[in-house]
Amino acid sequence: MRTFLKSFEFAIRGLKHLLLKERNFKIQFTIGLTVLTLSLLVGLEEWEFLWILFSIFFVLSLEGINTIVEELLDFIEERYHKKVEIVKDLAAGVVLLGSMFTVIVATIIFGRALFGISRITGLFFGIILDAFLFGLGLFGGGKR
Ligand SMILES: Nc1ncnc2c1ncn2[C@@H]1O[C@H](COP(=O)(O)OP(=O)(O)OP(=O)(O)O)[C@@H](O)[C@H]1O
Repeated sequence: MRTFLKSFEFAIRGLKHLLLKERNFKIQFTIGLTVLTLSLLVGLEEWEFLWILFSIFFVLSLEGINTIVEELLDFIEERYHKKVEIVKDLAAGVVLLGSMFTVIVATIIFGRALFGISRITGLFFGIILDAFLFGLGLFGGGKR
């Protein structure tokens, strides 16, 4: 029977794969580390720091799940398939949704800590930034 420690070793192997081989995960991990460092430097309140920490792990977990979906689908069907396209797009959409949430959390919290703006103004800027992200997705794609 596999010991608990052995399962832990497999999990670490999975994390190493994400960190070394997955471009999007690496980018998000780097952004997460930068935000974490900034959080420590600007002296957030405890609950603010916890929300930032949650957001970082949330997006990284979603990106990890997105990678699992992509790997599975590439294994099952290498060729173009409409269903694969839909499922991969759905998984990517979920990551985008999580990222949009994180952007709002970040503008509310860092807006106050760095620029002294109110939470409602931070929320407003977060929504603007999200709309911008959304627009990038809408106009950046086009036909493949
Ligand atoms: N086999 C396929 N059939 C149909 N559409 C696909 C297929 N593979 C990829 N796509 C389309 O291409 C998009 C990007 O897929 P891809 O697997 O390259 O993901 P990615 O986000 O670019 O990740 P990575 O950079 O890790 O490869 C998908 O969202 C989907 O729309």
